[in-house]
Amino acid sequence: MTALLAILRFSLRQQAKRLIVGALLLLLTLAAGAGLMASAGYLIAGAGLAGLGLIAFNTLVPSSGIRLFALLRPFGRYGERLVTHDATLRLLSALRVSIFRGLMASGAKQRHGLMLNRLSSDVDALDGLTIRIAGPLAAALLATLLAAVALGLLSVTLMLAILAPALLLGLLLPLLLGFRARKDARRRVVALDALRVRLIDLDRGRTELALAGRLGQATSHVIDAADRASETDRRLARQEAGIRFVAGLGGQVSIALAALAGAPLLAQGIIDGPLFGLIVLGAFTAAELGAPIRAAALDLGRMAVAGRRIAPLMLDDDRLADDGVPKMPCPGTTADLDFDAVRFAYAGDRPPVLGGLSLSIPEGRRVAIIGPSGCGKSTVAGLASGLLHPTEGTVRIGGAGLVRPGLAANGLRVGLLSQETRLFSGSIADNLRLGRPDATDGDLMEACQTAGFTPVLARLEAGLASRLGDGGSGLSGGERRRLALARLLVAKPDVFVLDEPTEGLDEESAAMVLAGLDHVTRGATVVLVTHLHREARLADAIWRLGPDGSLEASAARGEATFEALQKGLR
Ligand SMILES: Nc1ncnc2c1ncn2[C@@H]1O[C@H](COP(=O)(O)OP(=O)(O)OP(=O)(O)O)[C@@H](O)[C@H]1O
Repeated sequence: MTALLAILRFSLRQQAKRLIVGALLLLLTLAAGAGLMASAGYLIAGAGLAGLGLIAFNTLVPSSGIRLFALLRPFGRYGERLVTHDATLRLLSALRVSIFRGLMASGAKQRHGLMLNRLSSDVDALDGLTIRIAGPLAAALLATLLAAVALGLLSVTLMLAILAPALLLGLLLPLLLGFRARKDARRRVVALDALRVRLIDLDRGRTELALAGRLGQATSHVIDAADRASETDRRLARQEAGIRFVAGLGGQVSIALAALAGAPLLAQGIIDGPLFGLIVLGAFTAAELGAPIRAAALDLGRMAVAGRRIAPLMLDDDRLADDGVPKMPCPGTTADLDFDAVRFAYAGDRPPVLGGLSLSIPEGRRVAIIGPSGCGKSTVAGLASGLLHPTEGTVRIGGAGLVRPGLAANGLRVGLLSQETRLFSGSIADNLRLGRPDATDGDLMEACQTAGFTPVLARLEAGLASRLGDGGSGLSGGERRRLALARLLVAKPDVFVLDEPTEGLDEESAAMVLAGLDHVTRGATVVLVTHLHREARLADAIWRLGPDGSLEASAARGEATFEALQKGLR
């Protein structure tokens, strides 16, 4: 609940005006609905009594009321939907920005695809928190207060007779039942998560599973998760039926009690017959005040799970305000890269990968970092590019810390080329402009030329406008790496972090990528993580990390030990 309150506070900070207007429009809609029903009751009772010749009755007033309320209700509903949906869409986008920026700030360890996928569905689950729970609850309470005042002026007994069952059975009990169902809602979320994971494993690993004879077992795991999800669905459906029944009962009890409490007032002449009809039919709408909340009550559990997972990742407004970072480096700033007593552990309970590493790469130097597998080379690359944050110590580029991945506080920029090439669906030009949206087509072509991507472009009918599929599909591994290199060249970073940039490429593709890299990184600061002889040839110096992540040996090109260090590479 604390997490949901934090998200509500965030929502109010972001969209207070729209949410308040939405709640007021909902109040208008509810009031128009009640007015419509009450006017109908007034008209039916009055006309009936007049027909029996018992009273003289002017039908003009209630029929005008009916027309007015019948007009107000759809307008109120339409306006409320317009305003609250607009607010919700704006809120969701602000929430996503806040969460994803929070994730960036929290380090790479939390950013695996499955978590991002789960986060997206969690954010979607929260879309009803303001428009389906908080707004309707505020409107219902306000409407109840107004009804309590109006009815209380007439008779406190009548007020209690109508509002108590409506509030208890129409609002409070459904909310309690929704709260009680949160365990099932949580189980459903867990089952759906498991289903998603197992389906992905089954889809991606079907070849391996088939060869190992485990396809049947993996399929039955998927079916198990689907069964668990549908079992919780069934239970939630049963509880929803319970909520509907209780609410329906609330409406009927309100009507019956309104008639019972109204009869003595009628007998005493405090109210007349038509007013009695108005009160009895109007009482029916009292239970309808909680209708929007009842519909969302069962989602409370799902929202609570989503809120608990999302709230800790949200970045508050103060931390969001990093726009003061200069877009260009201050003149004269040199792009030195410094690690000062950097300790890093992937989690608090894991031993540190780096135990206090200090190193300094002056501007224009290309340093290859080598060492045994698992000693922390890629971790150094992650820290240098700002994707990871030191647990202790500092990483500085040109004397300033990194304010977000790829950017130091003084405007110097870091570019990363790794063995995993991330491309996006969209055109080749879109992919190339990722780091510099204002690059011209000429810049893009020049970068493609240097990266050895021009022959690939020449084969594509639409050239730079050719579209890539999901994740950059449609290109071979070597072509993807050359495109990623061209993208790095377009971005023109001040510091290059290269993490095994030609791993997995054939000799020909690797040679093209390395030639391009050699060309563009001349005079730039370079951290090159490698196992490969062909990559280390780019470096002016080789530094070897020991198994504990400490700097074990180093040599500059020309020194005798440089060759010895190179010999240890593949
Ligand atoms: N995201 C992660 N979460 C937890 N531990 C991790 C994570 N990434 C790496 N590690 C661990 O940190 C240690 C250093 O990993 P790192 O990838 O930096 O080593 P490396 O020297 O680059 O290895 P390789 O040469 O095999 O690529 C390893 O023990 C690894 O298991």
